[in-house]
Formats: sequence, structure tokens, C-alpha cells
Amino acid sequence: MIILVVNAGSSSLKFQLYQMKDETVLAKGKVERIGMESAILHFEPAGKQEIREVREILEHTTAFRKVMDILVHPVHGILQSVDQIEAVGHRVVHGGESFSGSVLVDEEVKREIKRLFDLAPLHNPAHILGIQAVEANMPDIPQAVVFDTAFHQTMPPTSYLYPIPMVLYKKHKIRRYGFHGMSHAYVSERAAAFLGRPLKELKLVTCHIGNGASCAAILGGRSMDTSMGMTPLEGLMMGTRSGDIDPAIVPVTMSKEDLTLAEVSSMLNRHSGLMAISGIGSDMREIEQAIKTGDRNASLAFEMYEYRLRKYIGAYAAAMNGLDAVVFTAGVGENSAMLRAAVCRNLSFLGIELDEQANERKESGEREITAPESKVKALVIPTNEELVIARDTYRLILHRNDVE
Ligand SMILES: Nc1ncnc2c1ncn2[C@@H]1O[C@H](COP(=O)(O)OP(=O)(O)O)[C@@H](O)[C@H]1O
Ligand SMILES: CC(=O)OP(=O)(O)O
Ligand SMILES: [Mg+2]
Repeated sequence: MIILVVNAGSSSLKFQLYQMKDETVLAKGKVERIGMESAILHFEPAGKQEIREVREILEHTTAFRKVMDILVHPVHGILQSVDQIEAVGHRVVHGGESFSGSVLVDEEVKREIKRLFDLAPLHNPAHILGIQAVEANMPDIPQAVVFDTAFHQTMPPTSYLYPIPMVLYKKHKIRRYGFHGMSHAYVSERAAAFLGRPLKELKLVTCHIGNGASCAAILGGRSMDTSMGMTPLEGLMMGTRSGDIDPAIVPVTMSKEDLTLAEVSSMLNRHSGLMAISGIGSDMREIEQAIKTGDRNASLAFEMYEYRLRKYIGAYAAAMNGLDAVVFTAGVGENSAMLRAAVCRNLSFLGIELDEQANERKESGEREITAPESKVKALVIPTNEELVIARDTYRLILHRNDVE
């Protein structure tokens, strides 16, 4: 069965084409800068030459049609016809309390995802565009949605409630949901396999640090707590998001700078984090480069980013009353040896002994970066959210076929 996995962001559409159940990746790619005249389409068909095109792509339906076109392109394509695709699986960031697992898309599911727009303003609207783009281009194909929030539905109320009037939870479901759940689930399973120990016995802190960043306390394979909250704004300092701040900063900034709520929200989501402190950008590669040239603001941004992450790791070790391993994943976690080194060097009191050489090695697979005698392990485990989506979609379609 051929399954297309779609991860629609506000200005991007990432995709992977899987042959299931073998889990072979037939092709992958992304459309970036949707909405601009110079959108970029990047396509990597397995065993064929990569393609990069710059062209005008103004909205998600067009982006999706371009993806369909390239998949069946006579030279670069990988399919004879789009009819070979039997299902589409989407990443959906916010599933609220309604979804503790993946589901097939119907009108009710779409309504619920729309109802949650306010809680994931950067993400959920784009997912609906992705679903609608599939409907417009392939009207009869079944679609599944896999939620970032689902894995964290095991959190106890002590973790998911905020100490604010209970009526806000009861009336409006204001609570911690947590995100990047597929990634936290995937890397914790892989970490247990890597360590050769049952996941049920392990206390892990998983650090998904990419553009968005969150860490999670994984006790016996279940999410016990996580740093993102009601929205993906809380917790760690990120590329452009502030993470934790004193909530009183919101009204004070509104009044002192004469800003609207929407403007402050945009400031915290899009103009904060590494970008705001460094004054350079949101990409950790740019920050590292600038540190090498002696840029003090870049150093400060890096130090704050590392310090805030390390505080969470310490907090989660305390929350679980112990720690077996810290897992680094996603763009920064998998690639920034400098960030991992800074975190691990300063956690020696927990029993983490970094192997500096192993950490610096330019490898891409699953690996340990602590010394053999290190009491607590530090691992780098590449995440694979697309594979989790492909697996869940495949399982849901098989189940649906069994029932019919
Ligand atoms: N070689 C690298 N060194 C340091 N940071 C990197 C490297 N490669 C990627 N990154 C970081 O990873 C981020 C993207 O992470 P990723 O997990 O792909 O994010 P997302 O899926 O949210 O778009 C980039 O913004 C950059 O900061
Ligand atoms: C939930 C979230 O922050 O996702 P991303 O890292 O893709 O922005
Ligand atoms: Mg991501």
C-alpha cells in the first residue's frame, strides 16, 4: 500500500511517500515559502536525482498540486499515476482533549481541528489547508490525522492543570496539552531498544529541539510531563518563540508599547527566542557561526537557550525521582554538538559523563555520547515523525478495510 504523509506548516508543506508495510521511502520533499513568488519545491525521489525548483506558489492547494505533478513526472517522478496512492496521513499539531489517538478524517474531525485554531494558530489552520488540498485533488482518498498532542494524554492532572481558577479548565479546557508527541514517543522507544532495556523500566528525558522545541519526562514509556503547554509557546526558548515568561509581561508590554493582543502574541511567537536575543536569526547554525566570530549577542542567546533546556532536564529528573538517559533529537538536538556538550558538561552532578569525541563525531545514526562508565546516558536519536504517521495511517486503513 502506498501512503503519502503530509506535514503542512504555515508556509511549508513537507511530504514523504511510503511503501507499506515495508516502510520503504519512495520519495520525499518539501515546498517552502508558500504564498510567495519565489516558493521553493524540493523533491528527492529514491534512486533518482534531486530536484529544486523556484516558482510562484501562492497557496497550499497549488503546492499540493505541484507535489502531485512531480510525483508522476515522466522523468523525475516515482509513480505512474496518483491513483496508486491509497491513503494520505497528516500531522496535526493540536488535537485538544478530543483525540488520544490517530483517526480517519470525517466532517466531525475537521470541525474539531478547526475549533482548536486558537490554541495552535501557527499550525492547525495549515493542517486544514493540507486536508482540503487533498480533497480538492484526490476526492475519494481516505485521509488520517496523527496528533502531536495524543501521546501526552497520559499526563496526570498534577502536570496538565495550571494553578488558575478550575472553571477555566472546566469551561474552556485550558490546560497543558504538550506537542511533538510522535517524536517523543518514537525516540523513547528507540532509546530503550538502543540501551537494550525494557521501556517500562526507564526514566527518560527526551529533548526535541528543532524550530519548535520541547522536552518531556517519559516514565516507563508514558509521558508524565512536557514543557509545551496549552499552545506550543510555553517551555523552552526556541528559534522565534519565547518559551516561559512571566505572564504579567503581556499586559505590561501592551500598555507600555501600545500594542494589541494579536501584536504581543505575534511578538512572542515570531519575534522572540534566539532571533530576539541574538539579533541575527532563529537558526542555530547562524548562531554558532556568529559565536565563532566573537558575536556577544549570539553567545548570550546560545547560553540562555542551553541554560533553559538544562533547567528542564533537572526538573524532570526530580519529577521522576531519577534518570536513566537524556535523549537529543530534531534539527538542533541531532546536529548541534556544541549545544549537547554545553548541556551535558553542566549536568555532571546527575551522573552524566560526556564523551567529548563521540559527541563531536559527524555521524547521522543513533548513538551514545556519554562515556561507558556514565551513570546516566546521553543519546542522539534521529526522530522520524513521518514514519509514525505512515504506520498509524496504515493501521487505520487496514482496520477500516477489515470492518467493511
Ligand atoms: N548542522 C546543524 N547545526 C546546528 N543546528 C542545526 C543544524 N541543522 C539544523 N539545525 C537546526 O535545526 C532547526 C530545524 O529543526 P527541524 O527539526 O528540522 O525543525 P522543524 O521540523 O520544526 O522545521 C534549524 O532551525 C536549525 O536551528
Ligand atoms: C508543535 C511545534 O512547535 O511544531 P514545530 O516544531 O513543527 O513548529
Ligand atoms: Mg518539527
